[in-house]
Amino acid sequence: MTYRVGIINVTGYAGMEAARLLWNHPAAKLVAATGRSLAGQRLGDAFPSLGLYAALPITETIEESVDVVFSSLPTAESAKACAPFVRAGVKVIDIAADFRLKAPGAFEQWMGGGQPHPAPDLLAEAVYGLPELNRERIAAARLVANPGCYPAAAILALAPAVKAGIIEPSIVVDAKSGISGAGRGSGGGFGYSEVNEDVSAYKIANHNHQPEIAQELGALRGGDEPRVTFVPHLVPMTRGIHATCYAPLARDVTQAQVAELYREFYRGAPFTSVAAAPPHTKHTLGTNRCLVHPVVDARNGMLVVASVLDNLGKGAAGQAIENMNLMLGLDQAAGLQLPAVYP
Ligand SMILES: NC(=O)C1=CN([C@@H]2O[C@H](COP(=O)(O)OP(=O)(O)OC[C@H]3O[C@@H](n4cnc5c(N)ncnc54)[C@H](OP(=O)(O)O)[C@@H]3O)[C@@H](O)[C@H]2O)C=CC1
Ligand SMILES: CC(=O)N[C@@H](CCC(=O)OP(=O)(O)O)C(=O)O
Repeated sequence: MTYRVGIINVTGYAGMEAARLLWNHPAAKLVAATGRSLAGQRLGDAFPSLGLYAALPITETIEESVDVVFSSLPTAESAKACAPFVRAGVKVIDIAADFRLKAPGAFEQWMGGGQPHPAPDLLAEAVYGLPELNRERIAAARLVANPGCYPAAAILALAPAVKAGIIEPSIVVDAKSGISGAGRGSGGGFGYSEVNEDVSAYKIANHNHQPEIAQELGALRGGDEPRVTFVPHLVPMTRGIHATCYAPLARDVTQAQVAELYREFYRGAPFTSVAAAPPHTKHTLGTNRCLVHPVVDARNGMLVVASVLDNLGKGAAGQAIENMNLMLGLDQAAGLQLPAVYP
């Protein structure tokens, strides 16, 4: 059987990447793709990188019958588009941030610009789409909230340590992103001459991914959220997230014990693995992989974990397809086993 897939907003980077990855999927086929500005054009004409989709039209809305929908609309627009599909029995994966934060008022504060959530009942049932933590719940879900790119890297870096209680609940996440994390639609300040050979922090300790990281790490501690200081940076590369995460050790553990704890936690996870050396973003470029590298800083009683992923892969579209596979009862890794683009 081949499942029929629709992408809402194929004109953004995340939607385009979902289309790219779906091309070789053994059990799912892209049959509909929407895009406000390019409706009426063929996907393969509009984006030469997707030229293999020579016949697929970009439409304003999804009219085809579909089994699964990905939404990669801007945050706060996405929930409105997702809701009718969920209610019609279509499996929905929201790549935007609309269904991630569960605390009362969190959507309004961080995403909705003060506006109430357009589908609060669906917000309550949406499952956070990180299979390393929620595999069974994702498989049973009608609606999955795909993680943000920074949270995917940070949560995967820290989950084994938080779950095992080896660190204090006082965490610093220092993360860097490639420019594609800001999307195609990002306005001024992202031109080549401005971002090339430049590094800057932004939204210091005030980014909507901070509550997302705290929420999901808190779920591993019975709902008791750790303190998370999150500082994102923009670096001059196209794709990739590098997160360096720091927390005080709560007890004496050796490097060998922590390495074994992490290997055990990710045993059987098809896309997250423990790297023996500090990983590079390029090791994950174009893939759905995340590499984590925990180090015990015994001199200072700290755990330091470096993690890398592709913001459009495990940080967005690859993760969305992995979630789709689980929701449809397919092999979790179907269509996603790719070596990285290197160098
Ligand atoms: N980029 C990344 O690394 C990641 C992105 N995400 C999330 O995925 C979603 C898409 O991000 P990304 O692909 O980067 O975004 P892009 O900026 O690349 O694309 C967004 C597109 O959305 C369309 N658009 C803008 N406003 C509206 C609107 N009001 N209604 C309908 N369409 C609109 C525009 O297309 P048009 O001109 O055709 O209207 C625009 O090109 C966002 O919610 C983002 O937060 C999640 C994880 C990682
Ligand atoms: C470099 C850059 O600008 N990155 C984006 C993260 C993109 C992402 O993951 O977006 P959502 O969580 O909103 O879906 C940012 O900091 O907002």
